[in-house]
Amino acid sequence: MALLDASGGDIFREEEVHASSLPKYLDPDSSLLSVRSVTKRYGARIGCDDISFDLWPGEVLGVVGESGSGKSTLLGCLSGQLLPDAGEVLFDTRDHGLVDTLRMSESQRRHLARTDWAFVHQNPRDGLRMGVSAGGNVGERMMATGARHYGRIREAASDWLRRVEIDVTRIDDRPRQFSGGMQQRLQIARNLVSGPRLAFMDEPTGGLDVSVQARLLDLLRGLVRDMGLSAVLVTHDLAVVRLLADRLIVMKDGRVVETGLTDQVLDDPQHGYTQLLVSSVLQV
Ligand SMILES: Nc1ncnc2c1ncn2[C@@H]1O[C@H](COP(=O)(O)OP(=O)(O)OP(=O)(O)O)[C@@H](O)[C@H]1O
Repeated sequence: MALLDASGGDIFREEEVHASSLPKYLDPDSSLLSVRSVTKRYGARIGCDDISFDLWPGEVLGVVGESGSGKSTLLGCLSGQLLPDAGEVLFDTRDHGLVDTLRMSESQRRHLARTDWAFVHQNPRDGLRMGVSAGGNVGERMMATGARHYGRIREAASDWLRRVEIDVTRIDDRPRQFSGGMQQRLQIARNLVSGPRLAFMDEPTGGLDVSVQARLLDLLRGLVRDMGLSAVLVTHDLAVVRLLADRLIVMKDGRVVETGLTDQVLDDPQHGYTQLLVSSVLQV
C-alpha cells in the first residue's frame, strides 16, 4: 500500500510559531518534529497552506478548527499519508537526527510508522485488524518491531490490555466483539506497545458517548504523561484539547490563524475566528 497519495494539486505556506508564545524552558534546537511551510492543494482548493511549527518531546499540540479548515489534511501530510505540494516535515530520528520524512524512502517511512510513530484513528476499525484477536492486534505490532518470543509477546499484550482497562480474559476475543470504547482503547494499546515517541491522533474520542469519552480522555492523558509521548491531536472538540493539549494551533481555511498555550488561546482568544469557536462552545 502506498503511504503517499500523490493525487490532487496543492499548495502550502508557512505560519511561524512566535518564540514569544513558547514556554521559555523549551530549547528550539531540540524539537522532535519541525514542520516547515507545508502546503497541500486539491486542484484549486486549499487543503492546508504554508503551515510551520515545532513540537517538542513530551508536548501535545492540539490542532483545532471547524469542519473543512484543513486539520485532517495537515495530519495526513505530517504522518506520510498525503504528499504535500511543498514544505518539509523534519523528524528527530534516533540514528540520524532531524530527517525530512517527505524525502525518505517508503520503506524508511513505514519503519518509522511501526516504531517511533503511532496513528490513532477516529474510527478504531481503521487502526485495528478486525479479524485478529485483541492480543494478536497488540502482538502484531510488537512482531513488526522485531519481537519473536511468543510468551513474552503475550505477556506484553496482556499488560497493555490491563493498561487500557480491557479485561485480560478478553485477550482472545476479536475487536468486533468489543464496544466502541473498548475498540478505541485496543487501538491505543496496539499503537503504544512499541513505545513510540510521536503519536498522530485524529479525533480520538469522536463518535463515542460522553461518559465513554471522559474515561478515554482520562486514560489518554495518563498514558501520554507516563510515556512522555509527544502528540499532534486533531479535533474540533475544544474540551478534548483543554484536557490533553499543551499548546494549540487554530486553523481556518487551511491556514493557521492563532497559536499559543492552550489555556491562553481558550481563555483569551485573540483572533475573531477563535473567539467565535470558543463562544460557540460556551453557548451550547
Ligand atoms: N480528497 C480531497 N479532494 C478534494 N478536496 C479535499 C479532499 N480532502 C479534503 N479536501 C478539501 O480540503 C479542505 C480541508 O479539508 P480537511 O478534511 O483537511 O478539513 P478538516 O478540518 O479535517 O475537516 P473535518 O473536521 O470535517 O474532517 C476542505 O475544503 C476539503 O473540502
